[in-house]
Order: sequence, then C-alpha cells, then structure tokens
Amino acid sequence: MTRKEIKPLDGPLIAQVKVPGSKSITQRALICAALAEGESILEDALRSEDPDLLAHALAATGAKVEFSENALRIGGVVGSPRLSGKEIFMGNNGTGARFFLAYSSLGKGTPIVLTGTKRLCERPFKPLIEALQAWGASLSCLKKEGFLPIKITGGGLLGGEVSLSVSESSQFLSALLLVGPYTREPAVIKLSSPLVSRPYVDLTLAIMKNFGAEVEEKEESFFVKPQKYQARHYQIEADASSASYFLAAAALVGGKVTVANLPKDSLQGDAAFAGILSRMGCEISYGQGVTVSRDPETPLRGIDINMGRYPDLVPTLAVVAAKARGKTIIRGVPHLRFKETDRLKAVATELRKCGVPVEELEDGLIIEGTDNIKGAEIETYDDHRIAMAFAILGLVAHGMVILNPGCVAKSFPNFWEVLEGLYQ
Ligand SMILES: O=C(O)C1=C[C@@H](OP(=O)(O)O)[C@@H](O)[C@H](O)C1
Ligand SMILES: C=C(OP(=O)(O)O)C(=O)O
Repeated sequence: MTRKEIKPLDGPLIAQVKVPGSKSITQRALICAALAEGESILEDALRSEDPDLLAHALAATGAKVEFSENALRIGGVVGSPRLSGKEIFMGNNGTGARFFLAYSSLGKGTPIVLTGTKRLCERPFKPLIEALQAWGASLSCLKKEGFLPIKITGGGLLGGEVSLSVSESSQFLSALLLVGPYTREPAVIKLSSPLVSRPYVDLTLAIMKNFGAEVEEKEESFFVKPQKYQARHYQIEADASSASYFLAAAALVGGKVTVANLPKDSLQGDAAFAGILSRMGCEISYGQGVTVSRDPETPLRGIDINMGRYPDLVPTLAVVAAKARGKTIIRGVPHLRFKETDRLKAVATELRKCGVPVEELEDGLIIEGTDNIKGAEIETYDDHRIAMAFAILGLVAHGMVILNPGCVAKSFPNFWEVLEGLYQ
C-alpha cells in the first residue's frame, strides 16, 4: 500500500495554480465528436484515467482518436458506432460508462460487453438500461439486473417517449440526451422523479448546443428531434471540481490562492464553490482566473447548505467545515452513496479519525468545526475526491497520511505536483 505524507503548511499561503481540463466537459465532447461527421479537435481536453478509458472505448467502435500534446483529435462515426465483439473495460468511470452504454446502443455489429471495476459494477444503471430498452436497445445484464457487466447487441434506438428516474444520478438523463439526436423518431424524455445534480444536465445541453444540436425543455420533459452533431474545434475549460481543492487550501490555511485558468463565466456548476467559501468568511475576486482569500484573523464560519446540485464538492466542503466555527450542515446529497465509494460514510469516518465530530445523515452530514484537527492515516477507498480533499486538510494538521494516493489519476494525475507547489 503506497502512502503520501502531507506536511503542514505555515500560512499565510500565497499561490497561483493551474488545474487540468474538465472531466465532465471532456467526456461530453468526446461523445458528440465521436457521433459527428468529420474531425473534431478538443483543445486542452483532460488526459486522465476516465476520459482516456472512454476515448479508447470510442476508438473500439470505429472513432478515430488521436492524442496530441494538449488536444484530442476525434474522427466521428457519423451516428453509427461499429460493435466489434470486444469487452470494454470502463474502470470506475460512472459518467463514461453511462454515456458509452447509450452511445453503443446506437451501433451495430458483433455484441460487446461493457464492464468495469468491482465498484463500478455495484453502481446504479437500472433507470438508464430500462429507458434504452424502451427505445428498442437490446441489452442484457450478465450478473445482476440493473448493473454492469452488460451485453450490448446494438441495433439502433427508435426514440419516442420514455419515462426516466433521475434521483440516483443525472448521468442517466445526460446519456439519453447525448444520443437523442440519433434516435430514429423524435425523442421525448419525461422525468419521473426529482432531478439531482442539475448543473450537469445544463452542461450537457450547453455542449450539445456547441456541437450543433438543439434540445427543447418543457416542465419535466426534454424533446430532441433527429439531427446531427457538427465536428468542432472545441476549447475545454479547466475543471472546477479540481480547482475546489486549491481554493479550499486558501480557506483552510489563510492567505490567497488563484486558479489562473478557471474562467469566471464557467459552464460548470462546481464553479459555485468560490461563492460557498465566501459564505464561510472568504473573499473572492475574478481577474486572471478565480481568487479566494481569507485573512487569517477572520475565522471560517459554518453554514447550512443544500449541496444537491454540487455533489462532487461535498468532500472539499467537508474538510473546510472541519475548521469552521460552529456547525456546518450539508443536506440534499443522498446520491453521494453511489459514487466511487459511499462518500457520506467515507467522509464521516475519515473526519472522525482527525478528531472532527461528524453526524452522518441519510442525505448529508453535520460537521462540528474544531481548532484541533489531528493528522491520521486516511483510507481513500480508491476515491480520488477523498484523497484530494483530505490532502488539503493535511495542510492544517500534523501527520496526515493519504493511503493509495495514485487514485487521483482518475481526474487529476498531477495533483501531487500542484500540491507540492504550494510549499514553494
Ligand atoms: O455528468 C457528469 O459529468 C457528472 C455528474 C455527477 O454525477 P451524478 O449526476 O450521479 O450526481 C458527478 O458526481 C460526476 O462526477 C460527473
Ligand atoms: C462521481 C464522479 O465521477 P463518475 O460518476 O463519473 O465516476 C466524480 O468524479 O466524483
């Protein structure tokens, strides 16, 4: 078991960092580009485990994928993936797996099997599988109904009206939307439950529009007419979730951190994190990127917040809350239990190891801030966001050790180098 010791950082911290491209945008753009006619260039696309796994899966269906220094070139399959009979391994990439399941259902050829890590095969897929089957997809779960591994026979998607539950994940809706332009009949997706993580659906609609596809939304329904994505030269933003760790460093240590390549008008919901930190006592400014600062004399204060729109920010918010005055109540995130690990249980367990009182709720956490945060040996559960959040907490503790630090490769392979830069 490899381990990474985190040295405490004497503030005030003054730093400027850059973070890699957005994982969510990269994976949406990959699907649109793979379905389009012609060659797309995805500038500053994220190169990490998840998008690389998706890119290789798309290449296995006939898309032409070329990795260059800071771009991905994708030659599309014009709406018709070729199923090669191969097994497709998607790691623990939930977004990539849901998107690829819908994309490959458009294809034809020799049936393929989509699978992943043990954890990915425990994560929910049933609402998406049933919706694709209602659209005529030929899918069969090989071990347990509603879960990977799944055999995909392809044959195209009829379209028409389908009802979809999105209380466990917004990715089911994003996956159907992304392939909606290629169903034979107009697609109508009616939501049958409250939608979690709504900003990711807005991101899907924005990227689809960038690639030339229009979606109409009315009340709880989405309408997608048959149309075609256009190949694009597309500039991918920096990842706002990855930026959160370094903005949190400024909040925890005191001082100022600028994420130089995160735009003020980001398409990503998680760009809201700077605003959340300002509610806790930090200052925000925008110029060359986004800057968060906190005067060491101004204590952090706890907040009561519904994080249902921003699930990936919860581990980062939780470690900031560990040092905030009073209680921080995080609500509205029952779907955190379906991520790379059960993040509510994981965050509560690991914070308690650091001497931080935590009450775990069905849908959130109550965290009692303390000035006496202890270092501990942090189990990361092979979850990149647990590793990165607790690494940042380690800046204000003594003796924090992160186990299995390599799991950051999922979304932020150079995280440890960027963290090291804070000590310069
Ligand atoms: O659509 C996306 O790119 C994502 C959606 C979110 O999942 P849920 O919609 O399941 O909350 C988020 O946790 C994930 O990291 C990326
Ligand atoms: C949950 C995440 O990703 P995914 O659902 O794509 O595995 C994440 O990046 O935090």
